[in-house]
Amino acid sequence: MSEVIATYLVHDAKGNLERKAEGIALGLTVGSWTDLPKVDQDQLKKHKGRVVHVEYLPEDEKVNRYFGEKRTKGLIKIAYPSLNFSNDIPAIITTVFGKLSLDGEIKLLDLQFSDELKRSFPGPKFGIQGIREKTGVWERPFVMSIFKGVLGRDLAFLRDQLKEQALGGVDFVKDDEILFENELTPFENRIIAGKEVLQNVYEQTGHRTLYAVNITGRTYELRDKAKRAVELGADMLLFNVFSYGLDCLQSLAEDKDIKIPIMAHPAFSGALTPSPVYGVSYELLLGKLLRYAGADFSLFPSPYGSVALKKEATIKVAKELTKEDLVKASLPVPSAGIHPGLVPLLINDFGQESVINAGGGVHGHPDGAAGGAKAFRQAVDAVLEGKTLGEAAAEKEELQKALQLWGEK
Ligand SMILES: CSCCC(=O)C(=O)COP(=O)(O)O
Ligand SMILES: [Mg+2]
Repeated sequence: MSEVIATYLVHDAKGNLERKAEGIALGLTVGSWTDLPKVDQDQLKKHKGRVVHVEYLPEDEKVNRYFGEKRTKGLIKIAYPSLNFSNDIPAIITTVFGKLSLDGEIKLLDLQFSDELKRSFPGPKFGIQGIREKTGVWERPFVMSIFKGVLGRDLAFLRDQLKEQALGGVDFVKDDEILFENELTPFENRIIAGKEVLQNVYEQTGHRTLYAVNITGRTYELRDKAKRAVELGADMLLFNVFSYGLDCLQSLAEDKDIKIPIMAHPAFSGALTPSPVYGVSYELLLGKLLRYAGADFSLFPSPYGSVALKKEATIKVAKELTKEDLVKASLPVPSAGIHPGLVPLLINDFGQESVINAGGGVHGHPDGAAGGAKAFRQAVDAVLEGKTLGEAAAEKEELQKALQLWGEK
């Protein structure tokens, strides 16, 4: 039978996790059970949640101290029959972690979808392989930069910044997520101007950079806007998925007319993920669910830089994005506060199937964005050639200047 198995981390005040698990399995499905007449039990059996696993974990002293009492820590796995929900993410997360997310110290760690259920989800339209084919970039991590300081600036400013980043040789440039519809740089004009700039750079250098434009506005406008973007020749879309909801991403990803990759930005997801006792795990939200909903790229904080996550969490996110599954793989984009000195660590952690992404680390370079972008490309080449950054910097001026400014690590 098709089902989804939810794994929860609990810090329970009462201490009987078997009873807690049974309460969840029934409470989120058929309600009471033993009091039901046999005829009702027979009828409702196929809707009943099932406790799959209960495991007691060593107590967490920090958590106990925080609550001022002993908490029983453990893992609980419950199977929910697909019969209870329509095959969409809103129905699934409401079933497995709707009211329950408000009910005490419980965190949703994972959702295991049966293969039958997985087939309801599109996954990325392009995936890593598709992005490689689209760009012709093979056997190295991609490099991306981000427009910075563009609020209140006009299209000429944007064009100039885009040109500099592309001249430096980045594969992708993305809008900053805080750039919305505005009079100075409207969505459609950004696409048109971006195309022209990037075509000129391509003719000049032979390197093609793709631009991810931020699709924003009211939910009901998004699909038409995305289709218009495609008509205008947009390369890719950036989407603040957690401000809208995963289902909005899915509706863009599965639309056959929206034939361009989608990059998911993690804005707002931090409201759900960081607590050790509440919310949703990073790997489920920024990994598995984004991938199933159709993100070709998933941005998340790296273990380094300015907004850092624990390395273990970031590796789990990347694994969920790339491991063998029925849907295509998404590109991990560890981000925030990245500079060229971090490239060896990033490649070591995330491998070639990833994107090295930076805003300040490109624009803050002494030679401007073109210099910053070149320094990143030089750092990537150095790692792939088995050189230290110091060795490569002896021959590459831009990398040398970047290391002088930011150091290594
Ligand atoms: C937290 S991942 C999002 C990365 C992002 O959007 C960004 O603007 C990073 O900029 P930075 O200058 O820190 O590279
Ligand atoms: Mg940003």
